[in-house]
Amino acid sequence: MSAVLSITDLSIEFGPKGSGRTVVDSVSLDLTAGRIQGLAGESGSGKTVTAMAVLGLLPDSAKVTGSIRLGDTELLGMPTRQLRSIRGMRVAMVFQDPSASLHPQITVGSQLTDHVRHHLKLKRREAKERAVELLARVRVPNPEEALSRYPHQFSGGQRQRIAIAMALACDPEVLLADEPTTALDVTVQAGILHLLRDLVAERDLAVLLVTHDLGVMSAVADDMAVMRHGRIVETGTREKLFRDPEHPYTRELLEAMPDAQESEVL
Ligand SMILES: Nc1ncnc2c1ncn2[C@@H]1O[C@H](COP(=O)(O)OP(=O)(O)OP(=O)(O)O)[C@@H](O)[C@H]1O
Repeated sequence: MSAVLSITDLSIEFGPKGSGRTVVDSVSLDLTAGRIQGLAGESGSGKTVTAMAVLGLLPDSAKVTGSIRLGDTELLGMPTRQLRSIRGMRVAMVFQDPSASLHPQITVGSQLTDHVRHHLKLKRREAKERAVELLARVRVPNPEEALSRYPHQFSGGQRQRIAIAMALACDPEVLLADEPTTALDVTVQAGILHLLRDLVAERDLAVLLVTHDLGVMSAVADDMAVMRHGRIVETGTREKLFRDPEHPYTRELLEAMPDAQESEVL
């Protein structure tokens, strides 16, 4: 299977040239359509900055080298204007805190319809239909009525569903999900992960799922990469890594899991 997104030899350094701190060191990862690539590792290991690099969202103080290819297009070094046309359209992102993608003072309906009107050049009525369809798809109850509500009028889990609807609004090929369920309690978390799995299958999405939580990883990832101090120390299918981890750090992480075993796919 060919990769939709290929990260090759990605390195990221912060601080003055020559005396900066390397936070990502020669990372390579391929994302494939219809599969969830997990990226696990302790806090500060470089997971988030890796995902941010894909969308060119790192501050100017970051020195980024290597290659990030979306199909035939090289994203690293691409001018911001051009990158903007890829963000949200071909590569979308959901964050731990859905507020990062939702404006608190604009109704959910306006945010969704503005987004699709702007990117897909839809007429007002078509945009509204699409917004209702998207909210229904992510299982927000009463989607029509939900359009006139503000983000704070929804629960945390519902807000994350709305953020996912925004991310998927333009049918991206790649979804970057950074700790999308970390702020939610366990039952709500399960619902979101279930939804993510369904959407990946249905839309042939290629997903990068960043999480420090191996429980989340074991529930939905097809493939896993384990990151430590900016480097990937082990990669493999979920089954392989959970059943037969090779790197001592992967074993350490697995042993630290509450029930230290692979959970069933939700
Ligand atoms: N803007 C920045 N300037 C300087 N250093 C940064 C910046 N952003 C991130 N870092 C550093 O890069 C390293 C990797 O951070 P990153 O957020 O990717 O870790 P992470 O694995 O996602 O951890 P967490 O799960 O806690 O988010 C950390 O040491 C962090 O302090």
